Parts: sequence; C-alpha cells; structure tokens
Amino acid sequence: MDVTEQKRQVGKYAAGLVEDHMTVGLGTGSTVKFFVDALAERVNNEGLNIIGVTTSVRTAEQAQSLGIKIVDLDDVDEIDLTVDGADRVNKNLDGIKGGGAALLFEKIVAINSKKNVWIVDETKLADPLGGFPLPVEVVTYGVGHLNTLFANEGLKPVLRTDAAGETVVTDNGNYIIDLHLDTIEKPVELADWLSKQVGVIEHGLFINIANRVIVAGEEIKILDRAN
Ligand SMILES: O=C(CO)[C@H](O)[C@H](O)COP(=O)(O)O
Repeated sequence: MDVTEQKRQVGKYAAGLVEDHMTVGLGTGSTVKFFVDALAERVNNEGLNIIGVTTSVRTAEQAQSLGIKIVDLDDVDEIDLTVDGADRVNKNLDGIKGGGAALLFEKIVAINSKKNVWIVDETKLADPLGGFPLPVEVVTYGVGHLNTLFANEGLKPVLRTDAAGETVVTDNGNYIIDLHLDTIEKPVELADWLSKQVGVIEHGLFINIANRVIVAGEEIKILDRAN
C-alpha cells in the first residue's frame, strides 16, 4: 500500500470514531484531508450530526464545501474529539507538528479538546524525534535577530519560504522558522527553552497532547498514551 493509500485508510478509520452530536476538532494536512472527506460522507449519507472547529483556513474551506458545519472555538465550551496529523511521533506519543504551518491553531484546538487522536502513516514514527525540521512560529518584527539567536544556539534555523521563494506567512500573519535538527534528544527541555524566547509565538513540539495515535500500514496500529 503506498503512502497516499495509507493516509486515505487511516483518515477513513478515524472518521469512524466520531459519534453523533460531537464537537469535532479538525486538524490540518494531507492525512486530515482524507479524514474530512470521510467525515463529510458520514454527515451527508448517514445524517451524522456534528459541528466542527478547524485549525486552518484550508481545512475550514474544505469542510464547509463538503457540508460540515464549522463554528468558532469560542462558540463551544469544549471539543469532544480532535483528529489531526503529525510530522513525527516518538514512543511517548509526543510529536513534531507544523509542517503545514498550522501549529498555533492546532495547539490551541488540541488543548481545548477532551481527546486528541493523531493519524499518521508509518513513516512518521521516529524515536528519538528527528528527520523532520521543527517548526517555530515567530513574530515578523525582528525575525532576523531571533534567527541569529537560534543559529548561535546551534539550532540550524531556516526561515520558511514557499516554492516561489516567498516567505511563508501563517494564517495568523506570522513567519515560520524551521530548526533543522538531526534528532531531538530532549524535547521537553527544548520546548521549554523555545517557549521562553521573546518573539516565539508557538513551537511545533506537542508534548503530552496526543491520547492516541493511529498508524496506517498493512494493518492499522493503535498506540495509546500510557498515563
Ligand atoms: O502539523 C500539521 C500541519 O501544520 C500536519 O498535521 C502535519 O504536517 C502532517 O501533515 P500530513 O498529514 O500532510 O503529513
């Protein structure tokens, strides 16, 4: 099974976890896109009654175009279940997210969710975390200085640009600096350090957030957080 088929498979599986009358957090990315497709099919064919809270303009547009009702996070008390993708996941079920530049809203939605499920293909499993740049969302003002600080700390920063060479601007009007670390041996310590730096809005280390990770492959594997 190729990776696209794995993403479709795990997206469909996760759509099966959604129950009537749930408020559902909708993540961002190519795997979540399949989840949203499959969820919309259930809404339209089975009359599944749900409302969605999204993590990006992209996902909101997809969901709404398929008939899923979207509300603002502040219009709900809590989210029952959020389904999101991830770029890397370690054996503690901590991960790197933000490859799609949506990490800030993804983290806000996640911490307001009773349950967080990540859907990934097997290429995303990495222990220690690594093999994928760590995204850090930063204020545009003084970005060069923050970049220099990261470089001086040996964090190998690169300001994210798109295919046309333009600096990527997030849905929130910020920039992304990707840290090209080979491996992240101490994710908790790095997360703490990044959170303390002035100009950093959020980083892509998601620690103690995912309750369950569903891994696509020849067979679906379910990984549950130990605590
Ligand atoms: O964090 C994300 C976006 O900010 C995505 O969930 C992550 O990049 C995984 O994406 P994909 O399913 O396309 O591999």
